Amino acid sequence: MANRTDDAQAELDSVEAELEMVELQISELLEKQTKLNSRKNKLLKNLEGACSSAQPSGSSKAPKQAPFSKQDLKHYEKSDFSWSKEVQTKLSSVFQLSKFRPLQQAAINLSMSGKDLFLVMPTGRGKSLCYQLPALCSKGFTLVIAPLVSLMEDQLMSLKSNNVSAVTLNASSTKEDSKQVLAGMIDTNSPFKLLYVTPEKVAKSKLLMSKLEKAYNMGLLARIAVDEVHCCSQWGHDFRPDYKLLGILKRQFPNVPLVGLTATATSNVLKDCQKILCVQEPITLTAPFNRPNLYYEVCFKDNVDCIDQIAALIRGRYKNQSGIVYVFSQKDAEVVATDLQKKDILAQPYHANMEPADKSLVHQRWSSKKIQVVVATVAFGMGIDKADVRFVIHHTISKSIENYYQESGRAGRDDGPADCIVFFGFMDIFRISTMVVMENTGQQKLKNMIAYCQNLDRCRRAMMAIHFDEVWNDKECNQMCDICRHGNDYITMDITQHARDVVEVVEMAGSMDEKLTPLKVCDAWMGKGPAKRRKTIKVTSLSRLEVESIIIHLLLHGYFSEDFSFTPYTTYFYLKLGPKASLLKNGSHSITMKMRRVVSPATVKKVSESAGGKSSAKVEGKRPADSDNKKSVAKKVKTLP
Ligand SMILES: Nc1ncnc2c1ncn2[C@H]1C[C@H](O)[C@@H](COP(=O)(O)OP(=O)(O)OP(=O)(O)O)O1
Repeated sequence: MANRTDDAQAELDSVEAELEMVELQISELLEKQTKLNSRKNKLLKNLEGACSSAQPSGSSKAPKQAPFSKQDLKHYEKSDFSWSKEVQTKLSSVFQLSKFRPLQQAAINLSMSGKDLFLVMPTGRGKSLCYQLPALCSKGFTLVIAPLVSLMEDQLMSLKSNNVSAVTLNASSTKEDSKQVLAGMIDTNSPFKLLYVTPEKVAKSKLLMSKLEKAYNMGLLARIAVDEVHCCSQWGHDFRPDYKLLGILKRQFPNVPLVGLTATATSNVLKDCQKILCVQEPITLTAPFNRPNLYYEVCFKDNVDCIDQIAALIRGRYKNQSGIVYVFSQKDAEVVATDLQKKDILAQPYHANMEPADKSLVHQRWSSKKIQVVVATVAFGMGIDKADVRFVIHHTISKSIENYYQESGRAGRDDGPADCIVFFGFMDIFRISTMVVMENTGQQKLKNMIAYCQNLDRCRRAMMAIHFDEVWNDKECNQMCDICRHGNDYITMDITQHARDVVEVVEMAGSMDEKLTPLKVCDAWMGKGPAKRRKTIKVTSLSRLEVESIIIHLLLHGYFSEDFSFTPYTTYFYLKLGPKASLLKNGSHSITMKMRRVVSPATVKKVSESAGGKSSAKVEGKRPADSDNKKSVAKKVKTLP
């Protein structure tokens, strides 16, 4: 007995020593990654510099601007500019705000100094103030380009509540309104300080352009703000063709400072926007993408119980708190809202196909807390500025990490704790995949989102950081994602033989001239489906969730790939062998993947209780305080993988 204990102790010591080594290697690798990323960013910046100086439109006579340094930033963060006093006074008297958030003051000072500027700041951090405040402290008016009329109306409403005079010109403006606005543009008394227009208006209205030209010559066009500037670029996540034509503004009015605002744009997207908008050497201010008050979590979606799980969360963890449930389609919005209503939750749908009046009614009811939840498609997004959104639940994954970041970013705009939860379901992957089939980079972006959800060992913020070209230290997460909070709940599994077996299923179907959807592959591998197929297949004993997870892993890593088939009514997704499938013929090739550990009922209880101890969204109180909620967390932990 003593001998066995000694052996176990020795083995434990050796495992611990090995673990220590591994941890050391990981920290060395992370350090190396940080250094390489920073070198990469420097090289990219140098390249960007080289590209822009090579552009024919770049003025060869203009002296090359030195890169914007930390020192420069410090200078622009000061409050000793000639306009600083007025800016500070209006911050409190008009906007009723006591202090600036990070980068706001620098952005305002740069803009007031006449510099062109790109401002990349997470959703809800206060980009609008960075052009609205300068507008109030300058002669004339600021032209604001915004992508949606509803977005403009929300902005106008909020400016009106602060007694700021702002107007809009869009397709639904009456003749009389348009006449007044056009006259106001060239009135030296400037009856309004902000003029909101759509990009279409700039592209199509000669009358508007001629008035802008007059205003420019009179020194009344103070500034141009391009909201959601990433819409200029096809590489951005929300390209809008009319944004492509906005280069006319800088070409016609070169001396007017331009500020482009976005929450999500990589350096390549910004480079593209710079070219499209004909801005010579903009200064880019990028606020860290991190929203420290948001807790990120992924739950595995069980189609049968998903609504129960969501309802349990809303009635328990988020009792009496406002939130959004994002869904895939207009039909889902209606169905999920009805299902939640049946569970006594005050929920209403919102999607693009509703009458404008109905949409604004839902928005208003939600803003005034008459309903608790909006069940929405992505149509409910831009311009939603409710401060106290405590949860954003994705009933279906987003089509990209950029989209997810933007949608989940509607939570916690008041800086209070809020939760962002995605329900990750196998079948949803293929619904979205067929939806983005026409987009150039659609499949790759979706795969990044799937990898974010499938991930079991990396901080969720680290996965996002890669997309925003940011160097990230996992410790900064502060246990504000499920991985950092409950980590190490997985085992590493050798799936080589499983991969060979499931690849054989698809291969065999192919040899019979049959195409299989992912669902059919699961069924066939688990021994369901036609008898002729069952006879030839090596049926797996893995659980449904393990089967799905392995198929996703093989798709993400190129052992399977997508095979789309189009009919006049729909697009089908089939699985075919991917470029790496042939590697499995090689006896020495192996594949491992991480699987969530199956835990005993006792552990389930422990975990569900400890999850309750660390609430994110609920400022005071425990997370799954009610029994409904305990069940949901326990369920999630039990689920594989
Ligand atoms: N300095 C500040 N202090 C406190 N609140 C602020 C400050 N600046 C802005 N806010 C508030 C005003 C709004 O309610 C909220 C979001 O501002 P807003 O300008 O709409 O965000 P945004 O434009 O960055 O988000 P989005 O990307 O969603 O459009 O933050």
